[in-house]
Amino acid sequence: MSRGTSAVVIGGGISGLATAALLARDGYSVTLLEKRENVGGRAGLSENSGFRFDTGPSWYLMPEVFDHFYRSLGTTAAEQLDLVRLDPAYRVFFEGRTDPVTVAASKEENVALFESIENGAGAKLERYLDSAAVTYEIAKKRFLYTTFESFLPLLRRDVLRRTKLLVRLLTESLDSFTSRFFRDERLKQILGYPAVFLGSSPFTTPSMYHLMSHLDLVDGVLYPRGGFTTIIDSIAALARSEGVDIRTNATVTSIDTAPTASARKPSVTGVTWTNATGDTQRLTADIVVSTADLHHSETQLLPRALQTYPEKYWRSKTAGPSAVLVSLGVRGTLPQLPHHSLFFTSDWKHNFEQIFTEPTSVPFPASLYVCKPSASDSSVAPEGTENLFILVPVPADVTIGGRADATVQAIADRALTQVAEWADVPDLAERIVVREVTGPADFASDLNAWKGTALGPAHILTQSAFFRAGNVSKKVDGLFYAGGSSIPGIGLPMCLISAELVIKRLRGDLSTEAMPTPLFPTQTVVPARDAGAAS
Ligand SMILES: Cc1cc2nc3c(=O)[nH]c(=O)nc-3n(C[C@H](O)[C@H](O)[C@H](O)COP(=O)(O)OP(=O)(O)OC[C@H]3O[C@@H](n4cnc5c(N)ncnc54)[C@H](O)[C@@H]3O)c2cc1C
Repeated sequence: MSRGTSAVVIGGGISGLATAALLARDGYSVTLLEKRENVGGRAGLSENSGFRFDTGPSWYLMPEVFDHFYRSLGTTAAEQLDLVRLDPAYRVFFEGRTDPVTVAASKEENVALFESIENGAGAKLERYLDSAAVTYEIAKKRFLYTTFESFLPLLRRDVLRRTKLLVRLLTESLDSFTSRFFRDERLKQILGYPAVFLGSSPFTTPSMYHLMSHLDLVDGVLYPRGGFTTIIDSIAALARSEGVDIRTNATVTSIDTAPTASARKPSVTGVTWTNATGDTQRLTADIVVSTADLHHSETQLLPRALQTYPEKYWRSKTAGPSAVLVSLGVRGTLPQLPHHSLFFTSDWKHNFEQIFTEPTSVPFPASLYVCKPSASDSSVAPEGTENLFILVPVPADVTIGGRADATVQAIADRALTQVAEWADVPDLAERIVVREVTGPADFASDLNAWKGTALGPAHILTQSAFFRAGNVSKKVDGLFYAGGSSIPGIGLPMCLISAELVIKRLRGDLSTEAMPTPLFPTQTVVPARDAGAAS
């Protein structure tokens, strides 16, 4: 279906940049508007005293999804990024124990590791990972690259043959599933933790997501040298080379529409936005794709009558966790910590309940995550220092505060003490030379994040696959969505897929598989029209 040729993309995170690049390649004339000074969104960068802090993603998973995206634009991940494989993949510190578990980069070593912890667990891990591999392949082939505009293409032999299994994987929790394989709590925690990548808890996320263990325990964990903003920079450069006009300090204040004589829905006409000096501008376009958090796009940028997902919809939805992020420059070396470390508490279940179940509270001690990219990349910290990033998951609740609030600084202090004690770095606090902290209220004010969530709507069953918000407005013709809050969901690879799903939706492509690469244009370019200052 052809919808004209000019497009405005709202938001310059990975989804906005990727969508803009693909639309431009498809022949649209694209303008991207990003409210912040720099693009990247949640995949942000902070530079301070010679340290380069990635303020968001740090796990490069599903490498073939990145590569497919780059191939759509006529290049490859290998051409665009300097990827290194992390070995070990990560280390796990357990509360009350002095023997952390180090997860290796290969399946064979991880099978041996599990066997060394629990008799018989090696063979069980092999079975678990076989199941994870099959489920991952089905997900990629049938559930991730579809807009769910039609369910017919899903009725394929490989899906139908596994209907019973898929129903069980959707209705049983990840924690219950792993408990059927393993007794040792540490092993169950290692296999349950990937739920957090999906903004969820192993106790509520469907066991379908055990496929995630294929990613970290079999495929291994990669890191783009130079940091995660090299991904953002490469996609922004590709978007520009496809002709995208990227404008920063450009805050969209409304998605504009006009009634159409023939259609029952109004059509999008463009957006109203303000620039750095606060001047109001209008930009007309045939289509608008918003990649800002869906809650913001719908409830703040559209009038109530044109909202597909009004406040009422959000009242019954579960937000993924927010986070207190602590970026640290640390004098000297930290051999106790590899590139990735996880810290798991003994009251694992209660920790998740505190984050997700009302009345929520901030867990302490917390199951938290520490990244030390300077383990693999000398460009992120001055010589003789380490770059450390602590992520403490907390409830999606802006009243916890932001960087300027004592509560958030106290959460950061407690996390530091916990890491120092558990990893046996007693002088950690005294060695800190740079410290930056972010809290839930910052996610809300910096990014317009719903409830200050760091990730988006949690991947519980009722917010996954076809239950997740779709990528097209039901009330406004020509308005589309991409990004972590719509299909397929949270995480950089998912966001890249969401960009492709916009192209599929525009083309009426109902297929469930990734599109052939490179992407061939279907449109003829007509420039977007700047309507100048609004009256
Ligand atoms: C701390 C943290 C750790 C993470 N770890 C990982 C990881 O290890 N691996 C992984 O794959 N993923 C990870 N993620 C998730 C991943 O970063 C996100 O899923 C992804 O970056 C979301 O991209 P997006 O483009 O959908 O949204 P965003 O990055 O939020 O981009 C939306 C953009 O829209 C802009 N915007 C909002 N409102 C407006 C407006 N009115 N006008 C103009 N612009 C607007 C915002 O400023 C923002 O730049 C992590 C996220 C966080 C926060």
